[in-house]
Amino acid sequence: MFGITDAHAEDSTRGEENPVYKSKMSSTYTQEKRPASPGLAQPTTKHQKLDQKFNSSRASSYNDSNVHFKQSQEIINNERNFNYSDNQEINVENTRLCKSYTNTNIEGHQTDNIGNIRLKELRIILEDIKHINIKYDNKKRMKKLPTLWEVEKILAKKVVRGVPTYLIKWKNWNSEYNTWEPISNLVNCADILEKFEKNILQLINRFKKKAKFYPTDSDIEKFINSLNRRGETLTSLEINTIDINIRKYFRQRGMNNKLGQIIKRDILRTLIIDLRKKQLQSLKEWETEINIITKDKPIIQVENVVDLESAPQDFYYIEDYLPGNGVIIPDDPPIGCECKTCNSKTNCCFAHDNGSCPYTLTYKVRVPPGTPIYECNKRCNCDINCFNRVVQRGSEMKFCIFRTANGRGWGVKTLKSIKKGCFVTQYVGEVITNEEAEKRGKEYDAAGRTYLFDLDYNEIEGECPYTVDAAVYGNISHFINHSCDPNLAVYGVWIDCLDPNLPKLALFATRDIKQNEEITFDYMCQSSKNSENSIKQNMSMKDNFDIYMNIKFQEKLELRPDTPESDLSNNKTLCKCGAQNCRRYLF
Ligand SMILES: C[S@@+](CC[C@H](N)C(=O)[O-])C[C@H]1O[C@@H](n2cnc3c(N)ncnc32)[C@H](O)[C@@H]1O
Repeated sequence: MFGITDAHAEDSTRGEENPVYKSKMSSTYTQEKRPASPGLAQPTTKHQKLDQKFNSSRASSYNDSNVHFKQSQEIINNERNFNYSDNQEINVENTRLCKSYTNTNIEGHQTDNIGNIRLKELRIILEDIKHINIKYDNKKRMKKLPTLWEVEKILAKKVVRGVPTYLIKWKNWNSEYNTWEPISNLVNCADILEKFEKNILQLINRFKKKAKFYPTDSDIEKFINSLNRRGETLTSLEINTIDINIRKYFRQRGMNNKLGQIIKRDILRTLIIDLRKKQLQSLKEWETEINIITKDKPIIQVENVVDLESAPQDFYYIEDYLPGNGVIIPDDPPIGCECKTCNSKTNCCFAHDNGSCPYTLTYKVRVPPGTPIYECNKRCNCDINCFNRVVQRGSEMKFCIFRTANGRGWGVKTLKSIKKGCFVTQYVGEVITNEEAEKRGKEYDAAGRTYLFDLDYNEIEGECPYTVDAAVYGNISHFINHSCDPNLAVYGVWIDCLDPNLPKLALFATRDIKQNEEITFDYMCQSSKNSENSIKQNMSMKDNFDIYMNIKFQEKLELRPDTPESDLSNNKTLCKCGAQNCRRYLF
């Protein structure tokens, strides 16, 4: 049973009864915990030898005793040399002590007869020298030594900055040397820990029974909601020594209501701390999984300091469209450009049917939202660094999926500032047919949430052949919330698939976005056929066709408990974007 502790935290001025004065270090023995531990003088084997010598020569001659003395002095010198060679003061003190003891017998009479010195006296000499040495301890040197102590008993538990911390009684050390140790310092004492935890659990159960206190999910939720009022957060939750309080409660025969309330709150804290541990683990695993898929393009962090919501269970991260049943997404463009070096003056992909150049040389979008964008494709001669290959180069961003504090579920913030015009991400999901979208739409309506995004660029008589459904399969855009004053805009972008009904949906920054700012787009963004931004495009592989942007994010209505009656009857979802120009409803 070991406890590894950090020697830095120790009091280096102690001289104590010495637990290592055993005949030998047993395997369950710890290395010394404290720098000032007497054991640091490492006397065990030397004392053994000394004891043997003395035991065998109790009644022996002067000469024999003298040999022992020499030996003991050698030990003293060795210790001195090992630890304190530079410390003149200690050396002088050691020598003085040795001299005084060699000239005095136990009755206090002066004597030159060293053979009269008994084992006990020699021990006293060594003890004194050792204690003096401890006093002048070379702290730096000691701190470097890893130290181990044996746990005798766990006395109490509290949680400090999320870390379970235990009050330890160390074997062979007085209670005044008890210390609080984080769980990481306690190794090889699983059985003691387990016993202690079981004991706490029993105490808690006894209390619950006595106080008829059985917390429900809603109690937990209420407690979390009240944390701010108490000056606490989910990340700073700590519990006091709950077991000590419960024992006190029972000693007072449960008459102390105030103490009862404290214990109830601590029980809730304990529950939440436990759930939080599992939640953080689940979020970390999810974060790792996502970043393996994106290969850090973009880098994505996950953070929830608001509630106990874990990683979504039925969501799968994908990077590009996933064709649903009956959907084929062609990726063999019939035409590409033949520019030597593409630029705004060449007859590049974007220039078909007099289309304007969509990007700057620094890969920023320069055309207004609603303008269709044709990037260079796999038929073109240019390489991936071509200025007309932006969406296909992927996102260089660093995002954080975070839990919003005002009931909008998850949201996305950027961990790096973003310049106006930069490509941020694609809206991807399963591409499904119109019929399938109708069917799913009804199911989603019933569930109160949908992630359907109609690809109605080429809508004819209100019919759009395809819809992107990001509910189950999606990327970071699945988590981007709506704002009436958004900082992103959606563009239709064609790359290797030139089907007018199957553009990629690309989100670009409409203004500079600060680090840690939430990224949002307008779920009701529209740019109609008649908009001045619409452009008639003519790709040679197809007849002329009108392209107009009418992206409709089919967010269905979600009924919230805090929605006023009138809004519920209107079947509308209140918008919580907080923008000055908020339209009040999502839809
Ligand atoms: C596409 S999802 C966005 C991610 C979502 N917050 C989540 O947790 O998965 C759309 C849902 O987010 C919530 N939402 C997004 N923007 C909102 C806003 N401005 N006000 C209120 N709720 C919003 C609504 O519940 C909506 O149904």
